[in-house]
Amino acid sequence: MSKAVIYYSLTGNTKEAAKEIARKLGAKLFEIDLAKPLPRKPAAKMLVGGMQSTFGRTPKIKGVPDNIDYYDEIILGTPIWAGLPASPVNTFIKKYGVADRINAVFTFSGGGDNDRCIAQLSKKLKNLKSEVALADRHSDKAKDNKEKLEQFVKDIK
Ligand SMILES: Cc1cc2nc3c(=O)[nH]c(=O)nc-3n(C[C@H](O)[C@H](O)[C@H](O)COP(=O)(O)O)c2cc1C
Repeated sequence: MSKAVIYYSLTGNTKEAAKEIARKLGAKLFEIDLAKPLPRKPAAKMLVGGMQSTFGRTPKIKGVPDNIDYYDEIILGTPIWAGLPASPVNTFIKKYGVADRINAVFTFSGGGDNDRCIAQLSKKLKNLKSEVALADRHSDKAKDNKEKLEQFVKDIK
């Protein structure tokens, strides 16, 4: 079985966890990104990113490895945008034929609820077996991240 941890991260939370998960699993690590970055101004960034997620947009992305078909177990990481997966992750799921090979998901929120995001992903990913909801480093809830992440890694090992 070849495992890959694939993630999108705008401000580094998902990236940090992805690195740790990949290291603990001995999995390959890949970062996907928007081909066209979000606007720089914070308000515009929130608005554009939030709208893209709300409407299930699939903006062009880069960073997906050419040999993506080689990986039969994909662990996917996403920030929560407007209660849902970040838009680059929509693109990855819809356009790269990977949906049935994603068996674990980790999400990061600013402290809000991850349930709606996980519920939406569960509908799209029929082999999803493990998921964990983590909180931004600036949130009070971040204190539980370490323990949750360790349990998540144990579940998928
Ligand atoms: C466009 C946008 C929308 C967001 N929407 C939410 C939200 O609905 N609920 C929430 O708790 N946090 C929300 N956040 C905060 C991020 O989910 C949170 O900061 C997360 O840790 C970011 O992960 P990252 O550092 O890997 O990018 C939003 C952030 C952005 C940029």
